[in-house]
Amino acid sequence: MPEIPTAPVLLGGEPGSFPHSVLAERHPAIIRQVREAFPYGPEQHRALDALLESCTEGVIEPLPVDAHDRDRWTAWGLAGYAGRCWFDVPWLWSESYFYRLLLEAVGYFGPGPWQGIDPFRPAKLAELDAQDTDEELAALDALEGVPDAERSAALLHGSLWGNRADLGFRLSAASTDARATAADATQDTPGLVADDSEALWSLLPPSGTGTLCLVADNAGRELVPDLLLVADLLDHGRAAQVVLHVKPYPYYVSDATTADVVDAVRRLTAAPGAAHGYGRRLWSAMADGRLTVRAHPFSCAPLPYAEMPGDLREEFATGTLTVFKGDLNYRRLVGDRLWPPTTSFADVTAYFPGPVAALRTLKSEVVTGLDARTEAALDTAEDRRWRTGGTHALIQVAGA
Ligand SMILES: O=P(O)(O)OC[C@@]1(O)O[C@H](CO)[C@@H](O)[C@@H]1O
Repeated sequence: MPEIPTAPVLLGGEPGSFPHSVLAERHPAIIRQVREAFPYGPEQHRALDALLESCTEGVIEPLPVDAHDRDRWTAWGLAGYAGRCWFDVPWLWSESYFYRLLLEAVGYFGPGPWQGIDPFRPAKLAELDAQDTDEELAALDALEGVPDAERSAALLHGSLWGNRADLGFRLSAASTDARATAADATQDTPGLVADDSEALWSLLPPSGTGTLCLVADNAGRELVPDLLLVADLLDHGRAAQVVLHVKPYPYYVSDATTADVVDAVRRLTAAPGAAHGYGRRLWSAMADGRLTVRAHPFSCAPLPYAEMPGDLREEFATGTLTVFKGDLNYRRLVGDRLWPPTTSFADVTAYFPGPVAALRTLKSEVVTGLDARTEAALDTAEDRRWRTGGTHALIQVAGA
C-alpha cells in the first residue's frame, strides 16, 4: 500500500507567523472595512463590536440556536471548537468561521431588511469599475487573429495572475507592496514555480466533448479573466460544458458568488470591442446550458476537499478536468498543512476523483510539487516571502 504523506496542520497560534497575522490583524481590518462600507444600524455595530472582541481576545462562540446552518456547522466541527481560543484550532477552520460570524453580525442571513446584502459588494464593484479593468478588457482586442494556442495560453495566464486580485490579501499587503508584478520575481527565481500547462492542455483537447469544472476564487478582476478563459475553451471546443463553482454566500472578502458572476458577465457585455463578444458568448452559453453555475454549501466549508461529501465527489468525478483557482482552494485541495515544498502534488491529491489542476498565486505557506532546486533558489533569494507575497504562481496538474 502506498504511504500517504502527512505534515502538521496549520494553526494560528504562533505569534509572528503568517496565520497568526491573518487572525490578529487581517480579521480586525476586515471588520473595520465592512463597518465603514455601509450605514449599518446600532444592532449591527454592536454585533461587530462583539465579533471583534471575540476574535481577538475571546473564544469561538456558537451559532445562534435558530441559525439555518447550525447542524451543518456542528458536523463541520463547531461542537468541538466552540469555547476554544480562535488561535488554537486549525487556521482554515477559524478563518472560515470568522466569515460566517461576520455575515451573522451584519444580518446577511436574516430575517430582516439586510438579508442578502453582501458586505463586500462595494469593494468588489469598485474593482470591477476601475480603469485598470477597462485597460485589461481593451487588451483583448490585440488577441483577435492571434493563433489559437497563443491566445489560449495568454488567457490561461490572465486567469492565473488574475488570482492576485484578492481584496482580503490586499488589506494585508497594503503596507508592503500590493501592486507587485510578476516581474518582481528576481532573475534567479521564476515567476512560475511549477508549470504543468502542457499536461493541462492535453486534458482539454479541441475535440469538443469534455466537461470542465472550474472552482472559482475571487470576483471582479479574477473572475473576469476566468470567464474569458471559459469562453475561449467553449468557443474552441476544448470544453463542451463548463460548470463554474462559486460560493453560496460572501466569503474571504472577494470570493465570487452567483451575483458576482452576473456582474462580471454584464461588465463584459457592456464593454466595447472584443470584450463585448466574449460577454455575449458567455451569455449564450449560460442560456443554452453549456455554462452552468453551482454554489455547493461545501464551497464555504472550513475543511479540506479530502473531506468533501459524496454528491460533490460524484460531480467532480464526471468532469474531464477540475481546475481549482486561488490560494484558499489550493490550501483546501492539498490539505492546509505545512508540507515540505517538494512533497508530490499528485500524492496529496490522490484522493481526488478525477484529473485535477491548480492555478494559484502563492499567498500562504502551503505549497507542494516544487523541485528541490527551485525551492532552494527561492529560499536563498527571498527567505520565506516567496510563499506569501503573491509574486509567484503555479500551474499544477495531477491525474493526467
Ligand atoms: O484564495 P485567495 O483569494 O487566492 O487567497 C486568500 C488569502 O488571501 O486568504 C488567506 C488568508 O486569509 C490566504 O491563504 C490567502 O492569501
